[in-house]
Amino acid sequence: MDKRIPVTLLTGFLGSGKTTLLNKLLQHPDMHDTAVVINELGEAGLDHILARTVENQHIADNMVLLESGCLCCTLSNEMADTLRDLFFKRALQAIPQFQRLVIETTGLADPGPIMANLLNEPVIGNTYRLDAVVVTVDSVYGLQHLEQHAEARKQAAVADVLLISKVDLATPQQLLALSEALTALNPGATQHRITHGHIDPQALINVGLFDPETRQAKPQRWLRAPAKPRGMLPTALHDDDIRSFTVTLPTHLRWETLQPVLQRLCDQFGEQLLRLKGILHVEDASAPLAVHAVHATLYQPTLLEGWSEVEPMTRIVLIGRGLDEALIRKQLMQI
Ligand SMILES: Nc1nc2c(ncn2[C@@H]2O[C@H](COP(=O)(O)OP(=O)(O)OP(=O)(O)O)[C@@H](O)[C@H]2O)c(=O)[nH]1
Repeated sequence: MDKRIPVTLLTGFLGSGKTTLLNKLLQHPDMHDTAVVINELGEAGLDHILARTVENQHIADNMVLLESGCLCCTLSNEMADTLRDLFFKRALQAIPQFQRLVIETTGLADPGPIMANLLNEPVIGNTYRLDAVVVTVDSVYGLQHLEQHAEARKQAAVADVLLISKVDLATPQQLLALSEALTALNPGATQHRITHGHIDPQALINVGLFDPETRQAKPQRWLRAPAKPRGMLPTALHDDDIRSFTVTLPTHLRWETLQPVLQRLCDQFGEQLLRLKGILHVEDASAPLAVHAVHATLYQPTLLEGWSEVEPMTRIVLIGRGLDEALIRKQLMQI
């Protein structure tokens, strides 16, 4: 069973409604045992606003503001320190117990390095686990942001949950066009439409690999691979842009053979590889494996004990910019 603290990474382009959402979420009873890390570039500390509007001492005490830099670049050490610090204070009962953590990034953040930091840092990787990447997209300006800003595309591409925000301001045509563009960019993500940050927290939390209720792995949901693998049909907003595809492999493979090939792919396409997820049925493991990579880092696989599939299928989902799909398929199929 995974006892690590689940982390929700909340990101989304500038002004797309992250703070509005967080504010509403934290007022919900299901979120009262949450710690929050907010990264802001501006001068006006949001913690004041949040501490004022969230009438909950627990959250006010468990809120950390990281200013003057961005988590994905200059503040990565600070984030690691903050997360360690929160964990140790929690263990020493110096702060109220929290059962989950939400990290709100700046609007221009690249989620890749933040995810890598969460998954790879000593101590952090052992104490926290990434539950889901939740991304807000402005229903009026979202399409324009996606077209003009690589950051917006990267954020949407790695999302597990996409929240189309400010629905009250958009026309049905705008909503449809944005929704279609997001589906093309990230077909696996769940989409919701929200107004003034209203959404049931259950749609956003515990959507990762493990279901805390049943304590069972839910790799299907986590992998978000289309039920029918997309085969040779990559999806993209622009031809040279971010795309995702699924590669299905034979089931009689061994992890010791697959691992170096995946690592080579990560090394080769590290810059372009935003996210890799896979479910592997390998002969040299006692249960299926969940694998995860961000850029050049391939993480330790998770053994999905007690989980099986009626028709075992090894599949790997890749999301990235300018990935050579044919070459990747060829390299994987040669195993
Ligand atoms: N009409 C309307 N306005 C909204 C909605 N959600 C957010 N807003 C407004 O949009 C503006 C930006 O929202 P924020 O929540 O601050 O966005 P953000 O993503 O945190 O912004 P940055 O931190 O600058 O990246 C604010 O003025 C909000 O009040 C909505 O559903 N409807």
